[in-house]
Amino acid sequence: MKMGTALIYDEEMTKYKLLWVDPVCKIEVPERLIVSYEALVKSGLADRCVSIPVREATDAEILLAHSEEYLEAVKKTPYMHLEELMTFTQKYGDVYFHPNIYHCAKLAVGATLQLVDNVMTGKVRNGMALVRPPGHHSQSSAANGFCVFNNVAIAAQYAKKHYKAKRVLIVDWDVHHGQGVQYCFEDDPSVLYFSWHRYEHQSFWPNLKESDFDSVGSGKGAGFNVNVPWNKVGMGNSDYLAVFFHVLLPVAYEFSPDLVFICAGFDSAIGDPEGHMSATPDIFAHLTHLLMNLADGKVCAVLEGGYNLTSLAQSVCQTVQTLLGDPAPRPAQLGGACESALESIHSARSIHKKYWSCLQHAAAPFPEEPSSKNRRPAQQGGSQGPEGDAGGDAQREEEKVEEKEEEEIVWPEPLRRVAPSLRSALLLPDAVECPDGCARFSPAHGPGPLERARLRKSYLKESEDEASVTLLYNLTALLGQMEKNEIRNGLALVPDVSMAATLLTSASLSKRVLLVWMGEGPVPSQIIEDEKTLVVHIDSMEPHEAHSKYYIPIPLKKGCGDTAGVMQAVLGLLLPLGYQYEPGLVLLARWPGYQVEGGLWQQLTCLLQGLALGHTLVLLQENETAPVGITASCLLGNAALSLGPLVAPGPEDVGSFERLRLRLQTDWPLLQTTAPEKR
Ligand SMILES: CC(O)(O)NCCCCN
Ligand SMILES: [Zn+2]
Repeated sequence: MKMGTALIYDEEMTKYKLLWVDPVCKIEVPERLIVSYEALVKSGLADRCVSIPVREATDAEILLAHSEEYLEAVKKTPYMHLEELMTFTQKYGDVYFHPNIYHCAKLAVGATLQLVDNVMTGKVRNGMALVRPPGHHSQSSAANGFCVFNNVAIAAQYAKKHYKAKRVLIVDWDVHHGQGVQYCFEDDPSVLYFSWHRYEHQSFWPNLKESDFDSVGSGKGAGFNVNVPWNKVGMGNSDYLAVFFHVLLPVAYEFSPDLVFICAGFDSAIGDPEGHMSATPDIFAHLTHLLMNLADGKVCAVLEGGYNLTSLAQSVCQTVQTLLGDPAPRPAQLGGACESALESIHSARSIHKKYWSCLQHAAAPFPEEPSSKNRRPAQQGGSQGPEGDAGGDAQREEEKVEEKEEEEIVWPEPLRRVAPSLRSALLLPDAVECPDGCARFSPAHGPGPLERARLRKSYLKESEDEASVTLLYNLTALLGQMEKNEIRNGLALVPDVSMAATLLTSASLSKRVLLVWMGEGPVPSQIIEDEKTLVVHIDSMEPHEAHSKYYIPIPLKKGCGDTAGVMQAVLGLLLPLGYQYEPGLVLLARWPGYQVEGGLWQQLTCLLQGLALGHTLVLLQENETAPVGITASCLLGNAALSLGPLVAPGPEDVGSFERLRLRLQTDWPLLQTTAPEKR
């Protein structure tokens, strides 16, 4: 499978700036690109990327999303003197022109198209274009919001035209609504546009009614426009992940794009003067990771906004480092989404339930409340932490946010993400061939007599032969090297999956182990009783009361035969549980003989690597060598194969998922999809 990450940047795009006084536009400065690129160079990330040169977009390419009259008008700007530039600028909103901005705008489009060419022809797997001017606000005949040409909209049209892309997903995590993209694909079912954005009941720029959650696209495009408005500032990591797990990812997997664009604006990060959000730069590593198993990994990230030079540079590095395949960082202490975010999630899910079968069970829209619809005065309500909203606090919070404006908002620098020298080690019977790229694991030295005796006493019946003792010892040695971060992940073929899982959960030094158990079982009771292990058991068992907070059976009528059902469970239950639990080790155990379709198994193996710094250990029954190759491919960092468009999950499964969610969400608030009083 293709590897490699493209980086497209040219300092020419730094050579324009605001030439007059304009408080709105003064934040869009050349230094945005300079600090981002310098951070990539300083961190060594730039050198690990495939450097692709920019080019100018042609007129024909620009006309894929803009009118001729607009292009002709912009063509005149290089010859304008200051007054003419200012007059020309007045025709548009919150944007400025400069004699060199047309040239830079063509380079920004050209850079994006270069990225598409390299990804679609397989020269690289994914990549990032560091460009300015940004694009997502510009419209067919209008510049807007610092944007001149709509880089991503043009690129999506280009991919459809030149690469026959059938379904293109655009994820816009910039803190502003990319209305230009929404307008461009309003009635186009082949382009799914997802955007979250600061909205505050239409009191935040660009103050559009059509930025609200009920703009779903029109005609054939109905359902292919997903807006998640933030009606409060201060949204954080839990809010962002909750939107991915409960709105974007289920829809994206059902849509099954063959290309993914990210309108990668980083004004949604902490410290940004526009966003006033609280999410930390490392969250973009997780957001990127969660998109990398769509479209066989073909992800094109294109810079949009981001005006705090510190959080911008850190966020760009987090994104590129993830595209390169480095281990994801430990997610910050996650709670549930705040009440306002839950209202937005609930609104988006309920308005889209009739378009997307993955949302068919979403709670019905709550009755139209006069307050939620009319435009309240701009209330920069402070953030509501996961502890929920308290009227008075919001007011005080807001003062805090305001006064914080004077002092610089600070946050911890993201921790270094160290990729172990050895990525994937496999414990295989000698007869089983070790796939390319992986190392056959053999510990530095074997077990001594005492170790043998202990293992035999604890885990084996006396009769067991020496080979079993050696295998158990090797398993603990592999685990040890993973937990010392000398090895990232591993796969073991074992004679007894239950025994291996029992050994590993007790031998692990991690405070928390996530055990994902696929298939009948039973899961050894010793593991279930052990507080430090969270067991998520996916199988066709009959729905029954969860034994405890740490043993969660997810019943699937047809077991893993129902791909849509399993993905529903993975995205909406398993991943939120895993992220909130924040394990130091992830075990993925497959019951002997349990049938899991290859693509599904790959999705699971890849997605789980976003947890525990990528320390994933897969356990298979030793005579089951068929999945070894596809599992190793994912452990090595290759993208999971695309599942294709998903159909509706079985209704009985959907029912049991919802009952499970309702029962668990008190203990696991990241499972919540609706605001408390609206349940
Ligand atoms: C690219 C962008 O979304 O960051 N532009 C924001 C423009 C804000 C104007 N008030
Ligand atoms: Zn923005």
